[in-house]
Amino acid sequence: MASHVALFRAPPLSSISTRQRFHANHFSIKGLKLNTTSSTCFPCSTTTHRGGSCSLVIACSSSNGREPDSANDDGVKAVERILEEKRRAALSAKIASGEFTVEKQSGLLPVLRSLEKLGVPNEVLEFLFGWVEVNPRIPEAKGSIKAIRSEAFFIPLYELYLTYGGIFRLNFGPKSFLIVSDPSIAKHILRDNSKAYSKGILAEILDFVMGKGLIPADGEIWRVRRRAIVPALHQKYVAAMIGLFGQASDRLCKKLDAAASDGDDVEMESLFSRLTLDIIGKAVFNYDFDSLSNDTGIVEAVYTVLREAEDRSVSPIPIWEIPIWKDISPRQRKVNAALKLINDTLDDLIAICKRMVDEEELQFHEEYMNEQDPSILHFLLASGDDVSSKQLRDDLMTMLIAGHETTAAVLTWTFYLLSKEPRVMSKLQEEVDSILGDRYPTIEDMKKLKYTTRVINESLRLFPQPPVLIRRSLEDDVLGEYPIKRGEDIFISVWNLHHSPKLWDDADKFEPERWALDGPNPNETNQNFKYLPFGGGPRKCVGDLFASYESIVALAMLVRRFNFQIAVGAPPVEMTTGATIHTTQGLKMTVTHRIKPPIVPSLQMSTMGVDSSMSLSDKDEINQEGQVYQAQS
Ligand code: HEM
Repeated sequence: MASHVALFRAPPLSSISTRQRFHANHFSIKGLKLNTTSSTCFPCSTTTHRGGSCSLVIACSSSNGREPDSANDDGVKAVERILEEKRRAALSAKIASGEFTVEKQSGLLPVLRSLEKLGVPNEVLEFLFGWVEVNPRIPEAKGSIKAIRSEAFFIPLYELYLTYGGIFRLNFGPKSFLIVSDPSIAKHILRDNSKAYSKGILAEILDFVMGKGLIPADGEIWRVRRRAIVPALHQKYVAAMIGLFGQASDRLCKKLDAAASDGDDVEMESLFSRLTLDIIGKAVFNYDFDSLSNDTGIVEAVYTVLREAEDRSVSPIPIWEIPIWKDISPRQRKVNAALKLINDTLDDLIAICKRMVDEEELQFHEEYMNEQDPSILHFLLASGDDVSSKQLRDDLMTMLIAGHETTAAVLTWTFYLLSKEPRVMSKLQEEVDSILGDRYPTIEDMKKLKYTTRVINESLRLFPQPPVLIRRSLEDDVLGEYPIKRGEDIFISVWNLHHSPKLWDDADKFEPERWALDGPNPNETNQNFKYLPFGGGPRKCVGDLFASYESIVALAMLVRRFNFQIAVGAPPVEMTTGATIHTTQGLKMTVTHRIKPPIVPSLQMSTMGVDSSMSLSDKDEINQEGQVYQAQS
């Protein structure tokens, strides 16, 4: 049976307030022993303007989820910032000096090393002296399972990382995990020795929904499916998708148009979730969920299953595995009914697509694409992919989930960050106005929207989706200087890598300018695994380009038409997480129309094999060159 621990739940941004931290030299996070002056904050940042320049001040709200009180004025913030910087510097120095991370080594070590050199096998040495004696020990932190249940997970991991370093062991009663926050060890696990690692706990948790789909699959099944699916996301397909992204984003603009005109606030997180569901449904299996206007049936079923997957990933006891529970629990019955509805729908779509392919005069080639139905499913069937219906369903379901919540989370946190940094928003709008004007984005624009791309790059650094990658060792290995055994559960904390003060200047600051505009697009290779927005190695995301373009198109199309601000009286924006980082209470924003930007010369619109029902906003007109002239509000 799977070992289930709360994998991902993160505390609200506020759960450990800056002020609390400065007042507590030794505190414990609900059972986790933390013997440190702990004051690291997270990007629940506020912007202040001093002397005409903008600076980002990291400020967490208080632990009850309310905004900091009035005493939290600029002066206090400045003092807190200085204290924070001092503490970080002192702690970094201690960590760098090895005070926290160096473990006592066995006095027998020199003897054992000599025996090793003489060729005495490791198993014999282990037998004689015991594993622990032979090798340097990984630093350890201890905690209680309650801490993981009630606390969010990746934030305490960050605190522990500052104390224990790039690799440490976290023990919860009998359960033990290795937490990796070191780029070279991450590279070793994800790329250099990836064959020695499986998806472990993740595969067990996701089995009910993804089966042997690409994300949880391991070994031969994964190899075969990856080889079949990757070619489906070829360049021509992604270029066609730009049109789909534009049209779906336009539907969202329509909603925002109405809200802006009526003066209604909008909850952006759920709107982004619907936008990306509509896009991924069309892109993967040519199904229009139309979730921006429709909330029942299949849409509700998808959300029921998604929530269940997330809840299972944070539940300490797998009660759903108790046989009788499955049948009597109303919740489990609802989940099963939802799964059945989605599976039946997918089966129907597969059958429809098979008929289309049969009727087609098919000439399959490398960049094959059916103009009416450019979906991944159509490609897979047309390629003659020899696959069972169950496997095909698992793959479609995997891509539906992988490509939906991730991009929605990226957009949500990007708009949150932008709302805190008007300087970045202005620069972004300036670029979008000058490159796009009022027309739909094309594939050519993706290269030109450089600052827009950097905004997404930086948002993915501050809010990586997912914040933790999960692996299990399939054989003994050596991580850094530490030998590890087969069967170790490992969390690679992308959050820690992306927030590490050792790896980044002003790590918590939202600064798209840290990525040179004319430099290469940052990725795990050119950043040497300190930046892992889409993972790395053979299991890297297959949808990275798709998702990047999707985010760029949606961002550009929204900011060129509207201004966004956190709504007055909105609940504080705090983090919680399932597979991705969610807000606890949504991202409530006030949307206002922008003054019409200048019209620039148009480019040809890319061809779109997409549903004509995806119309432009009612008030818009489209000319023959693909320009959309927005009605003045
Ligand atoms: C901004 C949006 C996205 C982010 C941040 C993201 C991130 C990731 C990451 C970090 C991984 C690696 C997981 C690991 O190593 O354990 C991954 C894998 C994967 N992603 Fe994405 N993803 C995004 C969008 C998409 C989209 C749109 C699709 C589908 C069209 C997709 C399909 C997949 C699949 C199938 C895998 C598994 C690949 C394998 O194991 O071979 N993702 N994604």
